[in-house]
Amino acid sequence: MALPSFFIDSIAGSYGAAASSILEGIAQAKDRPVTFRANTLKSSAEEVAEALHAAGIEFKRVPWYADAFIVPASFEQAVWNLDLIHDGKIYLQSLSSMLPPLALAMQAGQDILDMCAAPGGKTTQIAALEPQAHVTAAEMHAPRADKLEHNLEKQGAKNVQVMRVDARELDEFFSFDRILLDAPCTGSGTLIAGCERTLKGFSEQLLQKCARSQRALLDRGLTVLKPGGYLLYSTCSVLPQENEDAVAHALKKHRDCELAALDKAEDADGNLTVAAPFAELLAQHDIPVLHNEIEGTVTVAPSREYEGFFLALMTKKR
Ligand SMILES: C[S@@+](CC[C@H](N)C(=O)[O-])C[C@H]1O[C@@H](n2cnc3c(N)ncnc32)[C@H](O)[C@@H]1O
Repeated sequence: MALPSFFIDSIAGSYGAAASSILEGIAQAKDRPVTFRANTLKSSAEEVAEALHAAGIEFKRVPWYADAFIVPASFEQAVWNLDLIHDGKIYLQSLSSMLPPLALAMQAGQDILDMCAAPGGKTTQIAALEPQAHVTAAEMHAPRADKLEHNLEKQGAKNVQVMRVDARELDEFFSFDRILLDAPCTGSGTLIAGCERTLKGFSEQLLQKCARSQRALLDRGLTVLKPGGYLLYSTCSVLPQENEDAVAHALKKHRDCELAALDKAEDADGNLTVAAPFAELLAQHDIPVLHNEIEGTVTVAPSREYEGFFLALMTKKR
């Protein structure tokens, strides 16, 4: 099954010559390695490394995240056979999808909302990164909320409360210091050339449906953000209609909110920004970032190791 023409046209229009690197990444994705995170609530990166050695599984560490591991695809079954996975000591997660919780700049004691949480990859990562925060995880689809609860239990994430709600209708009475909006999307960043499963349902109609939902979720997210708080918007898509366009639309409506650049460690006065650790991570490591229409937001190009992904950080003025 070929990539649909609306996708090819959209990326050619947005990225120009760099669109070819997206197509190359989609072709290379069939050899993508297995990646996972040591769950520090139940284990440690050292324990995981020892277990991999003992099982004869080859691995690499991820230079920008001490808890993350990369294993060649040929060892996938061996990873599934590990006790570590059944004991909730590791969580299989793409490298790109480990980025949003790292960009959220959380602190102990904060109220954190994960608006679209199931199956819980990022919620459990948030819980592991900041066990002293109060996390609310919203999910509107019941079977997926069940899966989320199961994963939270398995991963030992005790500081998370699940809300079975449509996050577009969250009561305006709520307010949060940090919000992760990992929005439902077309998944264009996860396409794999020749893999029908990833192309199934990928259509212009789906894009329009996702774009509507993303705008409504962003609108409510920025509404329930505390003044001085930060919202991280992410998708596993490289289509600007789901990414930069959604951010621009939200900021046009929410004049009390503004973009916080993910690639700037210092503000105009030379003070460290809240995104400083993430900006340093981006500057120091070889993550395949594409230039996009809004400076300070990040589009990760699909590649052999990375899924295509988008991240934007916004803040509400005090
Ligand atoms: C991209 S997935 C989230 C993946 C998750 N953040 C993770 O890292 O495991 C989007 C999720 O949002 C849920 N969802 C979609 N629309 C929603 C809404 N309006 N309110 C709450 N959840 C929603 C979907 O059911 C799906 O589970």
